Amino acid sequence: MSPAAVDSRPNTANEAQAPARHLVLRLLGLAWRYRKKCLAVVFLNGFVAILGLVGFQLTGLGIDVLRKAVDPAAPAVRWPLGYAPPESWSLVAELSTVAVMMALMAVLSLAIKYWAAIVSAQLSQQIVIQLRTEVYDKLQRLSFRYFDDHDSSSLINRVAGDVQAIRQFVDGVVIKCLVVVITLAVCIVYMLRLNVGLTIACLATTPLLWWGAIWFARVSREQYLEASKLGDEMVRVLSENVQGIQVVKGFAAEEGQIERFAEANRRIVEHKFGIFWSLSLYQPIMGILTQINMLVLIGYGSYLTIRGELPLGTGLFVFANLLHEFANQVGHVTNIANSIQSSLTASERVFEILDAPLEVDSPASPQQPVQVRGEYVLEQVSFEYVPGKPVLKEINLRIGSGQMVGITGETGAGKTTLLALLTRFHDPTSGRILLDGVDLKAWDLPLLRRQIGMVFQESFLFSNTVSNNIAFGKPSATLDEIEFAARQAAAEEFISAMPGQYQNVVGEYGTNLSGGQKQRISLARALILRPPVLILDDATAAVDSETEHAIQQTLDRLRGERTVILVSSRVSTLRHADQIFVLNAGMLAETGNHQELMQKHGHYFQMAQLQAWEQTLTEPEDSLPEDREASSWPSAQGAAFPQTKGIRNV
Ligand SMILES: Nc1ncnc2c1ncn2[C@@H]1O[C@H](COP(=O)(O)OP(=O)(O)OP(=O)(O)O)[C@@H](O)[C@H]1O
Repeated sequence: MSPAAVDSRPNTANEAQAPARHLVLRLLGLAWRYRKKCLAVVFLNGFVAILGLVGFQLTGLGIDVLRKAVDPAAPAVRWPLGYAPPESWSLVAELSTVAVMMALMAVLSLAIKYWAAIVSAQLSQQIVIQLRTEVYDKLQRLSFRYFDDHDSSSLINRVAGDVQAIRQFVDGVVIKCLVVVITLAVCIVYMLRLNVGLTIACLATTPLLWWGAIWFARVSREQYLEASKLGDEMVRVLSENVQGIQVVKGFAAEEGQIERFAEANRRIVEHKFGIFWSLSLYQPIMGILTQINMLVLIGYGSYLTIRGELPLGTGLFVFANLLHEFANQVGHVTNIANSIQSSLTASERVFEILDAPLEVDSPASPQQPVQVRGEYVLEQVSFEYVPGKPVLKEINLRIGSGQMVGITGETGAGKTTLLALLTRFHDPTSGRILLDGVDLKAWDLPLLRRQIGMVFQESFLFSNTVSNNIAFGKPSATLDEIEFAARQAAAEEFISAMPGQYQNVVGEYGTNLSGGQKQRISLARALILRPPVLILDDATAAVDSETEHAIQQTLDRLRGERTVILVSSRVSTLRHADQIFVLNAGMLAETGNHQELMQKHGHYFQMAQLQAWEQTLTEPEDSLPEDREASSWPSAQGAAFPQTKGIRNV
């Protein structure tokens, strides 16, 4: 299989293109939010354009003054607004006056350009920051299912890159369009004032210029959409490789991965070249059309000047400059068309996030239990990730307030999924879950989550100090509280041995810590919240038995005070639980405490047997677990619960 084939993942987000008109209207709505600054930028740029035209006029005036001095038979100089200097003025005085006016215009134009650039930069930053915050805010509230369906690289690209492209719609399309329209209007009015016939003759090719811009816009839209997808793909390959560097190196797969990245890069370059090709074809064609206008001017304009119908400086020269400016502005249309396409593509991807329904959200009028005790009741709970493929089937169970319960079962039985429902990361497909008598769907979502301390299967830490990681859910925590939580999580010893202790900075994703150390910091992060419910998804899988024992003692102390729900495959952890729920293929197969389940001789019994047998192979006789009496050589089905765990977060 080629690397490209391996990488190709459908991106459902971009499958259906939103109608362009709808997107344009939404983008205009966005621009409207910043109307004051937009208008300021348009006004300032328009003013600069007008000053430019006045500059042409003054240069033309200088030419006419000079021409009259050289050739007294030449037509009279047309001073602006009829303000001719006194007859007594010398040629030098007249030319100096014109030069001073030109210099003043240039300085004024420079100052306004500077002002326009500042306002424009402020506007761009404001749009990007606000839009990025909105998208990020929405991403924080979207459900896990949304993240399951979308590449993380694509989402990162949208927040980082596409938001910039949308900003371009405001400053590169709306503002630029208005500036172009104003400048073109001023040019046309000026040209018409100079000579109507010459104006019509010179602008005859303009409809072709517009048609070209529309053609380019159509062709390039598809290309930009594809370019964004390829960009996502490249970022995905890169981020997977950075995150999975251990696997890559461990399997000596560097060569293959370099090739994979090069392939993703090559596809982008090839595609961008296609866009560049359209653009390169379009721009020279437009250039030729504007050159035709100049040819008309030189032919017909010179004829009019020779006949004395058009002054040389304030007529032909100004006209040539106006025409040049006109062509310049029409040239901007290509860039505008280009910006429209890239911002339409980007907006489609960003609006897709902003419009995504919140699958899991707080109700309009949330209910709150009288007292949070941590009692869960599950009634006929079923759940499907993929419609028609149930992962949990009609689960009925009750977890009493202050109980310590264990959830176990073979890998893929649905344990993590069950925890995800208890924390309302997902809603059940059918049935309901009550916490302290209130349906989880009726709880205010942030309030619900604040009742639960979670230790995930995968211990994710932030690149920050140990103390900030522990205090993540309670930034106001004191150092005493942080140290106490660390002690409870059996993490104090190794933290104290670190160079900076609690101020030691954890590497990205906790790379400079062992798996067991990360788990203990994650546990401290949950314990510091002192939540009524503590949920641990295989939180002791990576610690040695001594540390497990210390953590177990902490959990035992919490019994009665807090509800503790722990997923584990270790009998040594589960045996202390008040109740153990055994899942099998998404169904609740067994319920009871350790002794009761051992007597049932079912799934749990087999798991205990297998683990006891494994221990006999690794430990001396006198250190065997208490329920050694239950262990004998495993039965044929004894390997029902392998202890290996998939590393995946909910
Ligand atoms: N996001 C998801 N989308 C689709 N299927 C999923 C998703 N997450 C889990 N599953 C599937 O749901 C089933 C239950 O997974 P779950 O993670 O709950 O099992 P588990 O009992 O916790 O397994 P393990 O002990 O290996 O962690 C598995 O078949 C898994 O492939």
